[in-house]
Amino acid sequence: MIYTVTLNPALDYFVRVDEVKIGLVNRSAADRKEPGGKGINVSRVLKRLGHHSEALGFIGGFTGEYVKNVVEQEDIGTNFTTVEGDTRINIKIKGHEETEINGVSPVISERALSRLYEQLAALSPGDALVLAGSVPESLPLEIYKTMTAEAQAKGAEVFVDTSGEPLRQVLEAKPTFIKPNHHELGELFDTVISAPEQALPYIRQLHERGIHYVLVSFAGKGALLGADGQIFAASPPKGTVKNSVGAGDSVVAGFLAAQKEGRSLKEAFCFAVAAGSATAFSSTFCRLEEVERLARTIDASIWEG
Ligand SMILES: Nc1ncnc2c1ncn2[C@@H]1O[C@H](COP(=O)(O)OP(=O)(O)OP(=O)(O)O)[C@@H](O)[C@H]1O
Ligand SMILES: O=P(O)(O)OC[C@@]1(O)O[C@H](CO)[C@@H](O)[C@@H]1O
Repeated sequence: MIYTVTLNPALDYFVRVDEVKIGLVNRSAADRKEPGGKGINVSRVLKRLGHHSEALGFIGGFTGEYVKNVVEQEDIGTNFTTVEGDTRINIKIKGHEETEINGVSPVISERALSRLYEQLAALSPGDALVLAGSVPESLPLEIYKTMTAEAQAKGAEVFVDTSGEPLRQVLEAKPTFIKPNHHELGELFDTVISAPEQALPYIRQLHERGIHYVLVSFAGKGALLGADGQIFAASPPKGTVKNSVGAGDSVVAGFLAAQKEGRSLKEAFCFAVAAGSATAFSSTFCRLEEVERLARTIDASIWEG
């Protein structure tokens, strides 16, 4: 079974404002609401790719109810823990550029946290656990490290997509897979990485430190994958970007789905990049047929190893 954990879910509120005028009243041309948070997005994309998962994490208030209802209507398993306070609202403004304002998490109580650890204690070999997104302020920054160790002790594989200090800390537990984007990888090594070639020594280092799959995404410049002593590079397909929110989550879901289907490493990597691009090219998330179509156009070459 695949479990996704979203410690900090959101109601994503998308607004189209052709030109944002700071200090004035702006009126949106269109808007829409979606359940959000990285783990929840991974579950939603997995569903579109034909894989069932169960979404765990903390939700609260009317916004939390909305998130849970929509996810359940999509026939995705949920076992959320309810907290006091409202799940945050994250504002995604689509104008000439994309601007995001992510809200503040409700406080997570000791009791709610214990319930999540009880869920991890029930994992078993063959399970995959996805830990994705930011860590609420009321929780310790090393929480992903602790959760990874708990899950591994039960024989589960752990896939992590986070940034900053939680990413730095979780590396000590050697999760199976990480997917920083190039900004996040740069932040980790206190440097700036803007081109794929610059990421090679850092991917090598992480892989040698025991992270089996290190997938670094470069938005429109594609992605690199360090795995099995090799580094693969893939250029993304060309297309018109409609919405990049969730593109990274689609890469994680795509890689996991392809792995579960027993595809080769190279195929899984191309499928993951295709899922990211298919999401970027659509107004919501990717569809399986489009991912398969794009995956056939992507070639992953070996840069090292
Ligand atoms: N302009 C683009 N053209 C083609 N593919 C794209 C483009 N932007 C993103 N993608 C696809 O999405 C993947 C992930 O993008 P990105 O590196 O922006 O991830 P991210 O920063 O984690 O995304 P997000 O946080 O917005 O979900 C890329 O590897 C690529 O496959
Ligand atoms: O604030 P975090 O947890 O880092 O990111 C949350 C978020 O921006 O990530 C998803 C897209 O990847 C959105 O659905 C959500 O709003």
